[in-house]
Amino acid sequence: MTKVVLCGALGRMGKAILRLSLEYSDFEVIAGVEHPDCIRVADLGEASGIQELKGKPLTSRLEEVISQCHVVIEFSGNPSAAVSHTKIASLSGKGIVIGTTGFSEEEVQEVKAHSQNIPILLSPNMSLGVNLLFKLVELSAKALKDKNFDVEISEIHHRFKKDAPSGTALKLASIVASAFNTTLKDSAVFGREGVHQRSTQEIGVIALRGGDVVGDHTVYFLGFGERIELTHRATSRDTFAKGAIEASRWIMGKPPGFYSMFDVLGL
Ligand SMILES: NC(=O)C1=CN([C@@H]2O[C@H](COP(=O)(O)OP(=O)(O)OC[C@H]3O[C@@H](n4cnc5c(N)ncnc54)[C@H](OP(=O)(O)O)[C@@H]3O)[C@@H](O)[C@H]2O)C=CC1
Ligand SMILES: O=C(O)C1=N[C@H](C(=O)O)C[C@H](O)C1
Repeated sequence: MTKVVLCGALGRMGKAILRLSLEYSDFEVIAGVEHPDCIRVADLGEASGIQELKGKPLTSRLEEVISQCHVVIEFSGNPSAAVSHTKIASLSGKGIVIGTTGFSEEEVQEVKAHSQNIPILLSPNMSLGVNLLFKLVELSAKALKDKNFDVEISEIHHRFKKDAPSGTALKLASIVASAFNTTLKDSAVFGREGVHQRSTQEIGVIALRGGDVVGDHTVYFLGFGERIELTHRATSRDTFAKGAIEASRWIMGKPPGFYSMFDVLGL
């Protein structure tokens, strides 16, 4: 049995994980952590509207509930809260699975430092399809390096998403950058306007927002006389929720280290 505390429990991803957790006999959310402004009642079942979760605590303080769990799942969508939840997990010796995106490079390094003490899995996208896309993009970028192909990345998400571009788009761009022996800092161009002629080493990244789009990502390899478009479209948040549940079952009992969904999925 894997017992988890879920941070961001009443958010879109939190609720998807709560609902899906009921289908597992060896996985249990034992408590929820939420932003203090979201807590009207301290009962996870009542607050989420899921009867089966009645009697389980909902708190704004991870410290109050962490001792009873094996693993923390982090979907608060708030990078500084995610860093502080990682510190608390590290002090308690619990593994943590982080799905939150929007971290600065310094925040990623801060999270990573705790992987000396505990197992940490950080992934901007927990779907099988996107993780396969990461591999396909790496293969394509390596094959097309120095072959006069331009790379552009587009993503579309629902109107409520706070960070842009998505963590997944940034990861796709960094995969292309490292295949091209460059860095995101030196090559990424986020949106364009005015007079701007593309340079050959640019990796363009553009974010669209609207409606209820769960998450679409396309990587374009644009050549002369041909182009390749690699697209993933998520049509349900359950895809990510299932990945997060599988990741937390996988990480339980693993030695300290910094892991990704490639480790979980065997990719
Ligand atoms: N890795 C993956 O596969 C995926 C990652 N994501 C990422 O997950 C994150 C969450 O997405 P989503 O569920 O749509 O976002 P939501 O805004 O719907 O959910 C986040 C929840 O966490 C709460 N929260 C904010 N601060 C804290 C805190 N300090 N402690 C506990 N809870 C807090 C929010 O409260 P309040 O509203 O009051 O701020 C909200 O209820 C985003 O960063 C998103 O990009 C999303 C899908 C898949
Ligand atoms: O905020 C979302 O919804 C999503 N965020 C993740 C990201 O930023 O990459 C993953 C997914 O596309 C949904």
